[in-house]
Amino acid sequence: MEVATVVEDAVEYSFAMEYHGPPITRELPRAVPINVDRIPVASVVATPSFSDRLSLPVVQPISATDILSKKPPKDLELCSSPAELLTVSPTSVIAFESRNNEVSEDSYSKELGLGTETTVSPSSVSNAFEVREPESCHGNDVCALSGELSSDFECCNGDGEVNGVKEMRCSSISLDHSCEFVGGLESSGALEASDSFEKSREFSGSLCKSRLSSGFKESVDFNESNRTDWASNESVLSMDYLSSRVSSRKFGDVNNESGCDVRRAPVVTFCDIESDDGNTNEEFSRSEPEVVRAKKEPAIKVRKGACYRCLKGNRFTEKEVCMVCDAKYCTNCVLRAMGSMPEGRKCVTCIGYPIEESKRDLLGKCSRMLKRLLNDLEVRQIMKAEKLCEMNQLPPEYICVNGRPLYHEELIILQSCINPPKKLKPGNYWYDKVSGLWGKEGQKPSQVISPHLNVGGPIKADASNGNTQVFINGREITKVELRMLKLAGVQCAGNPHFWVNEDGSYQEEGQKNTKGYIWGKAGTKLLCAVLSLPVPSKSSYPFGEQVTSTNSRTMPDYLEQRAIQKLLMIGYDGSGTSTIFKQAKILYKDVPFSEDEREHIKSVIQSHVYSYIGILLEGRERFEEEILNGLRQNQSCDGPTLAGNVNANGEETLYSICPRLKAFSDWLLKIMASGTLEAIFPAASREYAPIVEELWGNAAFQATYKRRSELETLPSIASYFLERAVDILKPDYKPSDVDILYAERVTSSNGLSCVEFSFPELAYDDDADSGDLHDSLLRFQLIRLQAKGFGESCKWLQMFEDVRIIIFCVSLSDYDQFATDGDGNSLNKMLLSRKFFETMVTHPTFDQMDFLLLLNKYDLFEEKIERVPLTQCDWFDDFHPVISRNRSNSNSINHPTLGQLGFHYIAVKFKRLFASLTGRKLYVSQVKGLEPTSVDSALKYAKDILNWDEERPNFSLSEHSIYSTEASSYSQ
Ligand SMILES: Nc1nc2c(ncn2[C@@H]2O[C@H](COP(=O)(O)OP(=O)(O)OP(=O)(O)O)[C@@H](O)[C@H]2O)c(=O)[nH]1
Ligand SMILES: [Ca+2]
Repeated sequence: MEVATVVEDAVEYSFAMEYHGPPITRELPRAVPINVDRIPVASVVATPSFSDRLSLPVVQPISATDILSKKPPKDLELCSSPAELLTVSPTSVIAFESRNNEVSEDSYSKELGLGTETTVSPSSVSNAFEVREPESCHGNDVCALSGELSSDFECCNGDGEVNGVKEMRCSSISLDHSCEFVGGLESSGALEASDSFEKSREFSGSLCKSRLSSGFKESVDFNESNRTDWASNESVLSMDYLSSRVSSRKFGDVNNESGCDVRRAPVVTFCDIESDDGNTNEEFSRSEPEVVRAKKEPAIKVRKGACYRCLKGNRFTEKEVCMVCDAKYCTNCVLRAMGSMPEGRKCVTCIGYPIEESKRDLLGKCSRMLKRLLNDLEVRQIMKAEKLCEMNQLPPEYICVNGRPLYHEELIILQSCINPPKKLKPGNYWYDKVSGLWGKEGQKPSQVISPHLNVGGPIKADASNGNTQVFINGREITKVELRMLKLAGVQCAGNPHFWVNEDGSYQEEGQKNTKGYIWGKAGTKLLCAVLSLPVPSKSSYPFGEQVTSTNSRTMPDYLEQRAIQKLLMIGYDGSGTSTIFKQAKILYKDVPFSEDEREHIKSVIQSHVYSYIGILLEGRERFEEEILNGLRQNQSCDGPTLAGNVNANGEETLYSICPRLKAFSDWLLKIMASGTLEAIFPAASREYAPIVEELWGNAAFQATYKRRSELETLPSIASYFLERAVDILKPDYKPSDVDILYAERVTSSNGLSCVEFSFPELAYDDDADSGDLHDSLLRFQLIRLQAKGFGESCKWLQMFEDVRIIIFCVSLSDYDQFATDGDGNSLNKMLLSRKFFETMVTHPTFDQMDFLLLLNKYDLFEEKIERVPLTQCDWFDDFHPVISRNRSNSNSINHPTLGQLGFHYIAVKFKRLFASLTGRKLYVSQVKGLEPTSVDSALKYAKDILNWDEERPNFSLSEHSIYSTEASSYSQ
């Protein structure tokens, strides 16, 4: 039957759209039949004379005659008392059941039988339901209910029967509140949805389109937020356009599976917004409906290119776009049309609506127009709000994992894990929880995400639509994966079933032994890159740390539940990033370094000590040479007799050593020159420990050590270890935290390291306000990336687009230091740092991101600036401090030290540079990397910047200005 015939005498009806969202896995509300005769009926009110602009929903009251004329079904029971009419049982639900797909009008009317304990007032029903003609109704049983304001039972046909009601849009059904009607309906009737969700699932906006189909019950938690739909007539209307197309094919499928539970089956596929891969699903074509989620239309239609408000302009006029309805506004109108933008760039009427998915990538990316119109703080506040406000978050049910739409908690787990799926978009995905492999349904894996996340359903064998008869963790793999396995040397004969762990170790199913590591071979990663297959991310922890939902549940606020906050720390080589990183581990981790790490670090430290000794021995040779040269000259002046043979009279210089030590020295220097030091030590440590002891006690060595400041290649930290060289080189040496902190090159081999932490609660602080508690719940991930990592390409940086703040380290003491750049030129290290800073600050990935500049090694700087003028560095040539005469006066505010002045001067230099590049404000702090408290406060400052950024949206725009002065410890 055509739907059009269903609603024959409808006066002012409209049709709901079919539901095309992901399958609903919960009970759907049962519609409780209505005792028509007992329905209190409001009198018809004259159409209120609201102007068109006033967006208030108008309800057509049900008149008794209307109802009666629609011949209520005979099996509707009657209610006996008016009181009952206002009572709504908590179990009252709306049920639509059909025993088979051939739903007759009769069967529906029967099933709409009255529940005994439930009564529903007509007005609530009329508000809640309106059957609209689905734009694309296929099949006679497809009709839709939408919770629109409408007149009475237009879903009833002439016989008063509801026809083939299969689709219901819950979004705008406000059930647990009596609806406030404009038409003067006195009704307070409400239809309550039972809260039978295991997890209360709140639907909002268009998200809660639930699909009702055969044998399929759902109950929906209707909450307050749904009522926003009522607030605006415009919105309600526009919601209607959130339509979708469903191919008849799918309906055929569903209908043919009569009586089968389709809860867990993927009902929809999502249009691939990115539609990146051209090879999409060629072989893979499940008979699934294609869904196109239509968008909220702009309130008005305008000439192409014109501004939606003033109607002026052409397509060349610069315009800002509404993230929801795509309305475009010119410079003059945008602020009026969008107001204070509490949810980012949306027309005022679109606030509270989900964004158009295709615009998700634009979230938080500010346009030039806004940058011109608003000040920096306002822009950042709006962009933050746009990115973080709840309404703009990805709706969990748009993400289907292994055939099941996600719950809110699951999406959070997914997004906040160590290796979340990149650029997650609505769609159907498969996820292999054991290995962490992740891909689009029907396609090869695209990523390795954190394993063991409790999201989605169990993986299906055909998840990636493989046809190789080779299985990994229960999934039949794709051809390209099989090719990779074969090239990686994995035996694939005999259609094996592999069990692959997150570390890439694999076993054949049923066997105990690990057969090898898939990613272990040198060429495999390259191979994967060539085949565009994912490899485990370097940042992944060996044991994929899982963010459990229990964890996130302790944090009430949505924003806190979100992701862990990522702090990316970068800096030019030698700036101290690894020191600060280690300091953070020591500060915030109960076990900063594992036994294995310590064992590894021990050998690194030991080989360092040998290299320091080597540098000293080299120095000793130099000093000895110098003295001998001096002697030679003296002697040549005295007379020719002794020339050429300095030791002829057996004279020894202060720097001479005995032949045995000399032999060791020669050998060590040779090893160092060949660059194999690390390979030989510390294995040789035991053997050479005694000779080192002897060396340390040697007068010539000690004399050299006294002159160590003359040895450029000896790092200043060397003395810390050399003083204890004898102990350190013993086999049973165990590096302490401080040893590790001071040791160079112990953090990571690949240039990337990360640590997850939160700031510990202050136990002693009794009256700690909730702010402190709040802070201790925030989780951070400090990621340190070595400057070398940028060498080859900045492509890496795209991995970090979700970091919240960039911590850029500069060593203050670099101003008189030189290093060779890529072209072999010797350049001032401060200038090299500046160049790197400029590159990072202007990198597109970090656009709009906060930068915190840590001016490190303040201790060295304070000392150095007294000896070496800051003007040694060209960039600082206008540093002319006015120094207080009374330098001994320790009142640092009135009489700043040269160090303080220098620091402040450099901070301002960087701030100006930053402002000239970005137009924004740079945060700066000084730090002493070797001092725990100093690093602690620097990192807390980073946290404060983030907190402060998050809180800003709570203040109106005008209030921001007061913060701007507090924003930085050192404003210009
Ligand atoms: N005196 C002093 N030395 C520091 C400070 N911070 C770091 N250092 C030393 O500076 C040297 C370089 O620091 P690293 O932490 O290795 O810095 P990095 O070069 O950015 O990091 P990697 O190259 O990855 O090791 C090390 O010897 C540190 O001990 C500081 O605040 N004061
Ligand atoms: Ca270093």
